Amino acid sequence: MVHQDPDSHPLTPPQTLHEIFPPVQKSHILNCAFASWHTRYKSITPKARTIPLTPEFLAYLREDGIILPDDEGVSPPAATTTADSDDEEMSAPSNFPPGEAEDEEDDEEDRARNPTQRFPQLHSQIKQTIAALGGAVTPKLNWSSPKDALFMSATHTLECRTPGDIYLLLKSSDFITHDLEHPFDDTDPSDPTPASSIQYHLVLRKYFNMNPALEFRTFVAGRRILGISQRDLNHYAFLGELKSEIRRLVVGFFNESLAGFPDGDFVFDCYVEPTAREGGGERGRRVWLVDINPFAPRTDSALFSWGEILRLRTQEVEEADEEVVEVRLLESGDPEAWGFGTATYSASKLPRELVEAGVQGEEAVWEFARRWKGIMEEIERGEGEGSET
Ligand SMILES: Nc1ncnc2c1ncn2[C@@H]1O[C@H](COP(=O)(O)OP(=O)(O)OP(=O)(O)O)[C@@H](O)[C@H]1O
Ligand SMILES: [Mg+2]
Repeated sequence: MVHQDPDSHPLTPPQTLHEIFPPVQKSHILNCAFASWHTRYKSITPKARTIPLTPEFLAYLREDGIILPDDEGVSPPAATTTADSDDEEMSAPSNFPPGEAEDEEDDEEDRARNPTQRFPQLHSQIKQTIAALGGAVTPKLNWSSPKDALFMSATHTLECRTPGDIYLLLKSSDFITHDLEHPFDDTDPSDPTPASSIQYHLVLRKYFNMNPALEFRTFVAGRRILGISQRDLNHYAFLGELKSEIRRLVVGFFNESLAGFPDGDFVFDCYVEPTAREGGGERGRRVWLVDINPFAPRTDSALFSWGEILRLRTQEVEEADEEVVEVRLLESGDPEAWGFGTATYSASKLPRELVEAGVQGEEAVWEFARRWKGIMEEIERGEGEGSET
């Protein structure tokens, strides 16, 4: 159970989250990059490969406009399409109408800018890796997946079957841009490590159907679990009964596999398999590591607020007693179920205010919720500033 700190009454002068947060080290951000922890935790992570990215590929990701490969394009491919198919693709330079000289020049230029010409080796490595992972993958860069670019996907999932599927998602995502342009935002300024020293990787994970109800985010500080939260912001009635099993599984998983992470403070995401199976060990259901995130305001605090997490962090505990670890689930009728975290990730753009309201206390969150609801209603009535943000 979380106890409100009386000092955090909303009437005390508000502090921003950054003022009360322990300074985030650049080494911590680097330790949370997928390729840096994956080598250590391969056996507990669902099958994945990391591909070091070249300057040409990074330039392609950074530039405006989306030129997709002219070999396979984007899924869903026709059933008969093969790697060598000549099918006309979404962004392949068009040969129609047949050429005036100027068009031909443009075509040449387009071809030279095409992924198949600009980074042919990497492009075919990506193709081979998709095949090696069974033909369907989900991509991310060092820290982020392009969850905000789902609207670009024909299947409305992050499932990719061709390099073109991957490029389209990565190039459409603000989260990916954040990985590229702002990896060290809000880190300790006295550490001179330049962002230019970062080695970027494309992470390809073998795609499988995850039940979002069984994804959990766990907050760790001083090598102690502070809390476990459901990650998907929907109410799942069946989770209530599983609460103590989830606690036991996740705490056991942490103690056995993750307690030696280089930093004492971090946030990990895991997936609890829906059914017990052989190889799940004595605990029955297997737990998988999905991601490790910085213990920093940039990481979504799920059903906790960062204010609560920071208060739990400073609370003395007699002994590491797993029974005191809260597993927080979304109850039916909770305000989160109104859809803050779903839809188009508008939450990722607005909510510094919401997060900071969380630091100020529960009343401030409710006040924010009331205001936010009003803004949304105005937008729906067409009175708002527009839906751009
Ligand atoms: N192998 C996989 N197959 C299918 N879906 C997956 C797989 N791995 C992850 N996912 C889904 O993709 C989602 C995002 O993955 P991940 O947590 O790595 O992204 P992220 O950008 O780091 O998210 P956040 O910003 O919340 O930390 C997961 O919540 C899960 O639903
Ligand atoms: Mg993450």
